[in-house]
Order: sequence, then C-alpha cells, then structure tokens
Amino acid sequence: MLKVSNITAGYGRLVVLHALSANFARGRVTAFVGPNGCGKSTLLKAIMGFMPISGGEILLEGQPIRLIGRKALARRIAYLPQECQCPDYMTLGELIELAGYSRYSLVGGPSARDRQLFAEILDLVGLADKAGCQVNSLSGGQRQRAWIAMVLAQEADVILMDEPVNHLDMKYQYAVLGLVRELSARHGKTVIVVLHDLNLASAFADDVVMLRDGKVVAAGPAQETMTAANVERAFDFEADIFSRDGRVVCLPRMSHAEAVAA
Ligand SMILES: Nc1ncnc2c1ncn2[C@@H]1O[C@H](COP(=O)(O)OP(=O)(O)OP(=O)(O)O)[C@@H](O)[C@H]1O
Repeated sequence: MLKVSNITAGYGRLVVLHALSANFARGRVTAFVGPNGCGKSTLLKAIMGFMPISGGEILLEGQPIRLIGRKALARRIAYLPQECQCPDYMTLGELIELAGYSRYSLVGGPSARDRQLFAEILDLVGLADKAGCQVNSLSGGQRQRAWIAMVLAQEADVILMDEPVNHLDMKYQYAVLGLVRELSARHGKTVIVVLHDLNLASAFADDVVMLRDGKVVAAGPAQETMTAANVERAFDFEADIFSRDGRVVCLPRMSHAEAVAA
C-alpha cells in the first residue's frame, strides 16, 4: 500500500533520515518507536510531503506521493500531527465537518451519510454529547479524542498518527488504539502510529519499526522485533522482555535509585 524506499531527508544541513526504507501493507498497524529525536515525526512529515526528500521515493499504491495533489492526498492519507490547534470559536462538530472537506463537492457540504458517519465517530470516541462545545474548551484528553475523531472522519485508507494517545488516560489509550486496530482489521486501513510506550506498541501493532538516528534498527512483527538486544540497541537502555498471552511486555531493568544515579 505504502512504500518508503531508501529516503534521505532532514532540515537544511541536518540529515535526519538516512536511506530509510519501510513497507506498510494494507490492513496492518505499524508502530514506530525509538528515542527522542530519532526521526519518527520527520518520517511522517516526509510521507505527507511536508518536507523535501533529498533521495529515495515514497510510493502510494505504486504512485510517487510527490505527484499526488494535496486534495487527492487528503482523500487517501489522514495525518494527526503531535501538536494540533484550531481557532477558539471552532466547535467539535465544525472540526469533524472540516475533516471531510476533500469529499465534498464545491457547492454541497457533507451528505446525510457523512453526517451519520460523524455522529458514529463522535460516539466511538466518547464525545457524542460534546458536538456543540468549542474544541479548546475540552479537557486535554477530550481534545485529543476530538483530534482523533477528526482524523477518522477523513475516511482515508492510510492513517498516520504521531503520538496520538499521549494525553489520554489508560482506558482511552486502549479504547483509541483498539478502535484504530479494528478499523485496520475490518476496513483494511493502513495505520502508522508513533508511540513511546513499547507495551502499547506490542499490544496494538501488527508490526514494530524501531529507529535510532534515522535508521531502522529492527522491523517486523512485535514478537520478533521487541527483544532485549534490539531495545538496548535503539534506546541504550536495558530491559527484560516477557511474553504474556502472545504479547510481549517490556520491563526496564533499572531501579528508581539506579535511574537517579545514572
Ligand atoms: N522544524 C525543524 N527544523 C530543524 N530541525 C528539526 C525540525 N524538526 C525536527 N528537527 C530535528 O530533527 C531531528 C528529528 O526530530 P523528530 O521530531 O523527527 O524526532 P522524533 O523521533 O519524532 O522525536 P520525539 O520522540 O522527541 O518526538 C531532531 O534532531 C530535531 O531537533
């Protein structure tokens, strides 16, 4: 579905991604993990065409992304950046409606089907009673769910999410990632999600790509990539890896006292 082939990209003279390659199949969830500054967000921005790439190619169903117009791309890839903002006056209902703009005709707004979809999505993220509220008046976690609803309302086949559950409590972390996983499995969405929590990555992603310094340290099914050796290579951090109910669990070896001393 989406193929990142040997891409090199960065900011001015700073090269962040070094000949990085990764494949994303339809209907699979891939988690990108890696230390701060290793290039996870940069990769998502490069896929969206928000920054030039100096080498390599990004292909969506075989077509170079750089040749796809912005509106056409919005119908096919939805992107949730790390930081989202909207004007104070905007309500949640308006935000969701805005997300579907690439589907509307020039004169018509959302169709009855669109409105039905928006209501279902708000229900899914637990904000059905907040459609009339200003987005900026919601709590941090509610606002994050509002942004997630916005991305889902775009109805794109590929969804890119940069740390989508950072502000959420445990229940909603699981609810949101569970929902994303179900969308992927049931509707064949290709999902790429940047996560910091390796245990969430192993619980919800089919594949994990571990990055360090803009290069891939390991890529593949979570069970295979999340090994103690790979975690140490990527993060310079010692952890024990356990397997529970077919899911891998990562537990830092370092005690609180050792962390303070380090
Ligand atoms: N707009 C920018 N201009 C210049 N350098 C940037 C810019 N954005 C990011 N960088 C640099 O690019 C590198 C990779 O940043 P990026 O945000 O992709 O990392 P990340 O893996 O997503 O990090 P984090 O886990 O902290 O969110 C860092 O060295 C960062 O300082």
